[in-house]
Amino acid sequence: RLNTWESLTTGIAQQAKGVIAPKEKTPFITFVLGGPGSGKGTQCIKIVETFGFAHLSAGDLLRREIASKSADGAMILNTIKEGKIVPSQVTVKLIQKEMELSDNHKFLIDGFPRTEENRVSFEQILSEWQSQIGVEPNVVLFFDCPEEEMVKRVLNRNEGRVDDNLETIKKRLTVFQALSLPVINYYSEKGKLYTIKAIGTEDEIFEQVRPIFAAFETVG
Ligand SMILES: Nc1ncnc2c1ncn2[C@@H]1O[C@H](COP(=O)(O)OP(=O)(O)O)[C@@H](O)[C@H]1O
Ligand SMILES: Nc1ccn([C@@H]2O[C@H](COP(=O)(O)OP(=O)(O)O)[C@@H](O)[C@H]2O)c(=O)n1
Ligand SMILES: [Mg+2]
Repeated sequence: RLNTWESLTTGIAQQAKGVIAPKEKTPFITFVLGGPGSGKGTQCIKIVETFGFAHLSAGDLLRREIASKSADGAMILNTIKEGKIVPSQVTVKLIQKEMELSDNHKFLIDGFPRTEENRVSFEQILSEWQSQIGVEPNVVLFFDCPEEEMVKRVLNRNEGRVDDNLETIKKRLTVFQALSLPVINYYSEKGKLYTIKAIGTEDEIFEQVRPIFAAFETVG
């Protein structure tokens, strides 16, 4: 039977790399959610090392657009400075492109979906591949971290980000409460949510993350 995921992705992969690399495996999609500074990116690196996922950070993809001076760059920069959420069509397009170009079938989508609008937009993309994967992610991780700890971490992050200042952090925390928590609650009701107590050392936190993916490895 026609493999829609395969036919969609190999055409682009061939164009980009000049090789035929058919995707044989069904995609496995993990959303990585949590407030700013909750440790999403840090734990994604460990998940990649241990379980071989492709890491797609929505924030990194948006920052790359700013750096490349693309048409949307100025709008994205202003939105990030304000701690607001970039229109879904922009972010979803960037994520979709990365997925299509990837040789991997296991995806960690970090910092997305941050709003119900983000969630629904991505579901529309997945519904085009529905016979393959359905519209739901396989796993949703939620790094649950107290606000004062998140503020402390972000102020110490030192990556030169335009949004890592106290004024923008306060706005981001408000956006997280108002717009991102409903997405987290949605996946909780769907039985997809794995909540991690995101306090302690990086290694201690990873020991909560590890068994979640280890269980999926043994299932296949
Ligand atoms: N468990 C931890 N304890 C203390 N600091 C941490 C921990 N995990 C990550 N950090 C640091 O906190 C900051 C934010 O982490 P990051 O992974 O960028 O979070 P997020 O992607 O959720 O914003 C970084 O400077 C990171 O090195
Ligand atoms: N799905 C997303 C993800 C990030 N963003 C923007 O990018 C900023 C940084 O996102 P990020 O995921 O890199 O931030 P952290 O949670 O890692 O600190 C957000 O505050 C938003 O302004 C967005 O608009 N939509
Ligand atoms: Mg991050």
